[in-house]
Amino acid sequence: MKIWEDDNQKYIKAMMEKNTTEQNEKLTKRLEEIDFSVLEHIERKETVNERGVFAPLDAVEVSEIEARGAEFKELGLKAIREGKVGAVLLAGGQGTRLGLDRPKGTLNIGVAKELYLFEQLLRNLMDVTDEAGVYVPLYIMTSNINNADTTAFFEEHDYFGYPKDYVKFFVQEMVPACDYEGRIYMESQTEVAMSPNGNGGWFSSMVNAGLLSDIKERGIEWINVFAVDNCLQRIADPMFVGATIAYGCESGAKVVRKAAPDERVGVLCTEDGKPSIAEYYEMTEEMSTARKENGDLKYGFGVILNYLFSEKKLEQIADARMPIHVVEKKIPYMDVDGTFVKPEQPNGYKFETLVLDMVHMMDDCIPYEVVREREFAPIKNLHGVDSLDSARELMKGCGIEL
Ligand SMILES: CC(=O)N[C@H]1[C@@H](OP(=O)(O)OP(=O)(O)OC[C@H]2O[C@@H](n3ccc(=O)[nH]c3=O)[C@H](O)[C@@H]2O)O[C@H](CO)[C@@H](O)[C@@H]1O
Repeated sequence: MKIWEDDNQKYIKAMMEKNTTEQNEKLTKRLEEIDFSVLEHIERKETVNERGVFAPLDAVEVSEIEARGAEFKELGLKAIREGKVGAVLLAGGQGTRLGLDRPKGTLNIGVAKELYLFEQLLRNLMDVTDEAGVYVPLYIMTSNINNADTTAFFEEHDYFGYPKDYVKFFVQEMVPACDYEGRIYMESQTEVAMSPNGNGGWFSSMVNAGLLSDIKERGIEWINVFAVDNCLQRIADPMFVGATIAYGCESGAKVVRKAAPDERVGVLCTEDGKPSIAEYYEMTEEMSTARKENGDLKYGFGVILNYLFSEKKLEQIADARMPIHVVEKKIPYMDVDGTFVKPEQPNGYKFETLVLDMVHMMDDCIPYEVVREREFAPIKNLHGVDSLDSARELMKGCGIEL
């Protein structure tokens, strides 16, 4: 059955009744292009896949990293100088929680002078490229919502001094959003309400954008994926790359020691013997408070969304289906009477794949501990925990002039 023949689909039906023949031709064409299979996941809301048996996984701690620092750094710099390392910036989300109607990376984090989040990230990358003496290819994932603004921003600021040839943008895929009864929302009379498909689709979106040949031509063997919101993010960090190579692992995840048992971060552990990330809402009280003999938390290391993946492995898993997470969100839509609604509260579901699920597809993953105060200043809100305020404090603590 075509989606518009389904009596349950009241928003689509209402538009079709009001539309002119031309409008309906446009709408039907659009509906035929969209994959609505995500709707099947609604009943299993956020319990997409049965989880296996979790067990703690010890991190490679800062003390060990420091002891082997010179070795790791040399290995990492060698890989970077040989052009084997690329980086992917996940920037498909909007800055809505910050009250920004623009890409999050365009946020001015400066105080006395202008300093944009994108700019700071590029500076962090240039710390490495200056030392290595070569540039690292940077791929930036945007979405339909912010691609034009993001690319224009980079042009306007002359790529913040990074060579343009080393920066490539690609757009992530979109999926339809619906209400709690699985009725697809409409954005206008002829457009379905679509939203970015989560940060887990980054590699397949790169492949779809034709960038695999670029990766191969450049000889990239390691890809460092990171989030836009952490202004202290170290990118293509030679020590991290070197450690992953030295341990003979096919992936690595930067982790920080959890600030408290109930800190809302995913923890790196094993699941049925393979590396995995248990999200904070999946952990039982017993799991999150369990302690080792020395008093440390058993599940004590949280991920900061900075991963290193072997490119070869990514290609092997490229066609594997990733779990779909069903997430409650506020979805603006056109109601059946034609009024446009901007909800204050969540009013339906979006469907997302998550980068952290990729970790479970790896045979191994090195949990690489970093010092929170030096590498983790995520900006999720304007004030309070993980905010612009707290990030500014942390940046000052690192000697960054604002
Ligand atoms: C799913 C995931 O990895 N969650 C991590 C994320 O949570 P968090 O809740 O911050 O995850 P977000 O949904 O904000 O996404 C993180 C990053 O992915 C990008 N993005 C998101 C959705 C999308 O469709 N496209 C896209 O590019 C965002 O622009 C951002 O750079 O960071 C925390 C640390 O700060 C980690 O502890 C969480 O494990």
